[in-house]
Amino acid sequence: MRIDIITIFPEFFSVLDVSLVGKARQSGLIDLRVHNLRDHTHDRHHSVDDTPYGGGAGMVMKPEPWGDAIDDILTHVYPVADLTDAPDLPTATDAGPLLIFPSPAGELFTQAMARKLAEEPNLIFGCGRYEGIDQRVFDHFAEAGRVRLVSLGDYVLNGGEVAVMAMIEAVGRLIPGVVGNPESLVEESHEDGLLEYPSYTKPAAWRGRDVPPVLLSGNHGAIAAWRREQQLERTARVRPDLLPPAN
Ligand SMILES: Nc1ncccc1[N+](=O)[O-]
Repeated sequence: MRIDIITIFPEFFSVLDVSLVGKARQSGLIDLRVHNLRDHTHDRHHSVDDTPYGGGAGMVMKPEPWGDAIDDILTHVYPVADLTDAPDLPTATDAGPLLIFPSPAGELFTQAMARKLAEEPNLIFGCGRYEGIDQRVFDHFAEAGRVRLVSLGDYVLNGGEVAVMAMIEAVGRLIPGVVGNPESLVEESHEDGLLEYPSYTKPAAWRGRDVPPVLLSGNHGAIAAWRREQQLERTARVRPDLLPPAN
């Protein structure tokens, strides 16, 4: 998978050189490129924002730098020249490039969405700052490809970078080969729609607390049943909204 990130803080993503995503980059499983939005400004101050039409506090990110930055990526990731030379060449995906903008006004990011995004050959993330990005950027690129505003949750961050980091981690770990043991992806919170069961490891007793005896029984049927019951109990207690509708 190729991932492009557009941001005014490219140094923010240097942390993606370590851990799982870092290894995936070194092995070529993920081709991640970070682009500085300011490289696509043309004024002396490299300005990327301006006052909002209609008044109001804060600043809005100007459309021109975003348009140039995204065009530059699309030209390289989706070689338009090739398409005009050989129009039957498929684009990277039939539905065209996927642009994701983190936003508190976006659709909620979920494990199901992470699984869908992990199937994309290319993702382009646009990190907004300030009061957001001029709406016409979303409208313009929605015509050529797919634009999705995605939210991590109902709170406000100062910009999209932290959200993009979280999404890249959630999506990246689902790409085949990134996580050593794919089995470990199966029994996790939200994979089956429920929260995961509690986990234990050695020692069997610790500060007067014993591991639940069923886990030491070797009875795999009883262990599976106990784990399922723990999932349902924990989900009902912490996230009743995730419980399947009572039939
Ligand atoms: N919650 C957010 N606040 C600002 C930017 C992005 C956000 N998000 O959740 O993706």
